[in-house]
Amino acid sequence: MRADVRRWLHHRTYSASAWQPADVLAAKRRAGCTISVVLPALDEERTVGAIVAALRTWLIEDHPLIDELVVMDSGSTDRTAAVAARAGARVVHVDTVLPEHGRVPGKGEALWKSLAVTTGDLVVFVDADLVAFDPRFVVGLVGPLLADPGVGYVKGLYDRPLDTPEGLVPSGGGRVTELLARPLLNAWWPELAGFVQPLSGEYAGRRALLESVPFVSGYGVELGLLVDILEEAGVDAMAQVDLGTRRHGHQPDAALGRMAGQILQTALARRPSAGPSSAELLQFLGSGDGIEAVNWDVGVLERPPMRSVRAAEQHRRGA
Ligand SMILES: O=c1ccn([C@@H]2O[C@H](COP(=O)(O)OP(=O)(O)O[C@H]3O[C@H](CO)[C@@H](O)[C@H](O)[C@H]3O)[C@@H](O)[C@H]2O)c(=O)[nH]1
Ligand SMILES: O=C(O)[C@H](O)COP(=O)(O)O
Repeated sequence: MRADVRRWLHHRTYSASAWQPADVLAAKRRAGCTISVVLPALDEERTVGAIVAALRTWLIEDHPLIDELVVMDSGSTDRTAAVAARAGARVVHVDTVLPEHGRVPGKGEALWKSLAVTTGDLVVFVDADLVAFDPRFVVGLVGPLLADPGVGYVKGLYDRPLDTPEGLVPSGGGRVTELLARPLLNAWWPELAGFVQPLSGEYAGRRALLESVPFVSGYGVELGLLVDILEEAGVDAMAQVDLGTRRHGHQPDAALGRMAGQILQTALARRPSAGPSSAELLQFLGSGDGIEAVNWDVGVLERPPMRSVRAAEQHRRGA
């Protein structure tokens, strides 16, 4: 292992069990900061309600750590918005935010737009498809940010069981992570090799830092943030926290292939010396009649740092 990665692992890997909500709440009050929690959600009616309810009960009512709890509805056609609102979240539909910037599909777009509709000094992102969700995830994610002003960005790490037709297997989840993201990061950004779960959807950052980097519209957003925050703030401003175990809804292999395509596009865009690349992905999918070849566009759009959007808006208003 590289000496710098070993040092980083030792210095910047935390455990959520080190923080109790009361201690984190006291640290938050001392720091005088506010916390926004954002759940991006596309058709998550089965899981989003329990996550919102757990956060609301434990971290708004019992320990008032969270100042705003927002579900970014990414265009759901199921009852996600109604379920989330009933459980106590503010629900914002992506199409209502920065409409002059157009409608772009994808998870990263929901996260980018969430910066425009929230105000917390710390922003925590949590996927809305988590099963048996533990609200201590949020306590663990903000812990390092409140404890150390040198930390600007914290990713969750965890064991990843895999739900199979035969039952739950204790490990084996995170297939895109193991087959694409980790080899890519090790090859091109080895300083980031210490991140156990580089694609985790549970992470937190200081608003000022999150607003200073671009957001990739789709599933490349996590890899993009890692690489861009490394560039912007350095690896010592980045940390990870052990959250225990995380279960989520698994996507089929073909969908993971398209996710991998978006992540690859994101990585290639950050390595211009790699030369131009095609954003088309041809998949061979089983159908009733045999195998069907389907072509997908896995190109992604880079959304500019939110602070430049704010500056342009202020300029326009002033002009
Ligand atoms: O267009 C979309 C697609 C997804 N989501 C939401 O984003 C979250 C994560 O999406 P999911 O499809 O469950 O991703 P995973 O298969 O879990 O992928 C992993 O890897 C991705 C790529 O890095 C990350 O974005 C995920 O957070 C991480 O859990 C969920 O709440 C989705 O509802 C949206 O809001 N809009
Ligand atoms: O994070 C990943 O690598 C992908 O979301 C796939 O996860 P899964 O193998 O647990 O479905």
